[in-house]
Amino acid sequence: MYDVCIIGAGVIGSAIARELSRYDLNICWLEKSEDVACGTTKANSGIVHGGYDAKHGTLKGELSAKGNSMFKRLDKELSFGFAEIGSFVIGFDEDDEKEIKRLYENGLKNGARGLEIVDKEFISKKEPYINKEVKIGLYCKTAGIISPYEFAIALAENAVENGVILHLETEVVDINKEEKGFIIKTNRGNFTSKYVINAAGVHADDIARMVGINDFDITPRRGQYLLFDKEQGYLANSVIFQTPKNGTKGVLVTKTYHGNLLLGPSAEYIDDKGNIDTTKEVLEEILQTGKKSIPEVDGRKVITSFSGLRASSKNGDFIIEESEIKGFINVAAIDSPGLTSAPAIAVKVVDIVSNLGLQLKEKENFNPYRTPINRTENMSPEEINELIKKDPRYGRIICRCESVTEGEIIEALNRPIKVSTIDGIKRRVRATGGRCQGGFCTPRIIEIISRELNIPMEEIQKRNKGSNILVDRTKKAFEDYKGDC
Ligand SMILES: O=P(O)(O)OC[C@H](O)CO
Repeated sequence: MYDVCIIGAGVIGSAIARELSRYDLNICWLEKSEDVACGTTKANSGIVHGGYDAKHGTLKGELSAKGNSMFKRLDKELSFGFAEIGSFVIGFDEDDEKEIKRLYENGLKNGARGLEIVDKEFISKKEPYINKEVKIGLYCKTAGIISPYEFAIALAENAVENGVILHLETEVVDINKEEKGFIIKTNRGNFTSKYVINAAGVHADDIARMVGINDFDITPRRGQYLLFDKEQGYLANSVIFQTPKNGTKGVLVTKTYHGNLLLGPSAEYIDDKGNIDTTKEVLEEILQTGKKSIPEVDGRKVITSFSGLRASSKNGDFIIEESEIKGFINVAAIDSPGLTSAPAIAVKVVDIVSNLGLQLKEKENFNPYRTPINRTENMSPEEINELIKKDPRYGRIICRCESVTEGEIIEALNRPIKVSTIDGIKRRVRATGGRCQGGFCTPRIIEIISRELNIPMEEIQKRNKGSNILVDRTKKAFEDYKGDC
């Protein structure tokens, strides 16, 4: 029997797995997708918020401010990449000014650091392309940006290296509460565990219902985004929000960790937990709203659009508690600022299981550090030469847009969490994530995956089962064709 079973390998499950991996415990971790970070985590703003926005007295208020303060240390340990670029909430009129002052006071109560109310000159100096009509702003020096899935992958890899047993493509179908723990039934057999931590994102209510908990519902709140070419990245030096209205922080304009420009998200309540469509009307609205912050944003420079689903609940706050079923802990309704709060949520969950009686003995050999993949893009020519001398595959560029070599792709295939999809490679080394969105490098990547993992090319998937790009050899299909041409 396992001590703990974590359900869900998004950023929240990953942070919890990593935090629990400090202790001498048997932990199993179940994820229905083919990789970690495949739900909400892979499609959001990637912002480490300052912690001023969520209402004081809520879990969101407390944990976002705490989470923010943990990122520098985490990045030192896990090398996922965090840039403390600061954020602005900008205001155009008196109503905005009132709201900005309220946010400032709220932030101080939450314990947010680096807050300052600033004038137009201050904003324009930091953000030369800001709308000239801006009057006032709330500046938060400690806000920053990360790549959300690279953060989750780093946490997850470190958890696995420290002994957590991750089962991908393992979908929980039912859970039985027994006297000594739980039987968790999956498509790959049963798991037994003393404690269950439900971190299943938009499906957390479905998982909770399996043990008879019906007191919360998760309603997906879709956020659509526009991602721009890196050539537009110069337009924003920090994360730029407009003054929040209607219960959403609204459309932000930011540089991403890798230097693209990002606009979004929308905030649309929808019924279908699988609906990550983008729509022309909403994307147009996002573009126009973004232009109110930075008028020079050029809609012709969009390289892709995408959407993600926030796991929202009616009461508006995170649900992090032991449920009425002893030993079953819900970590649910983690919408924004969930990414920021993830490290602090994980610490809180460890406290909960400890208070419930789980013995936490620190492991002597816990290793908080993770070796990142060699990224030639960040190396000097001398360093790249050294690497090529050791392994010439680092001299062969596969993805020209993001400058990714064959050596890096091979490394991505040989990490503590094994992946074999094209998107799995993208989330680890960025190949296919650039200007051409994989138009040129996808065939080369398919060849590399096929050769390295000994999988026929037709079986290589883009993201999950059924998303294979190749179906047959063109010439062979032609030869096999018996009809008239
Ligand atoms: O609309 P919100 O308040 O959920 O905010 C979304 C943020 O941009 C996420 O970082």
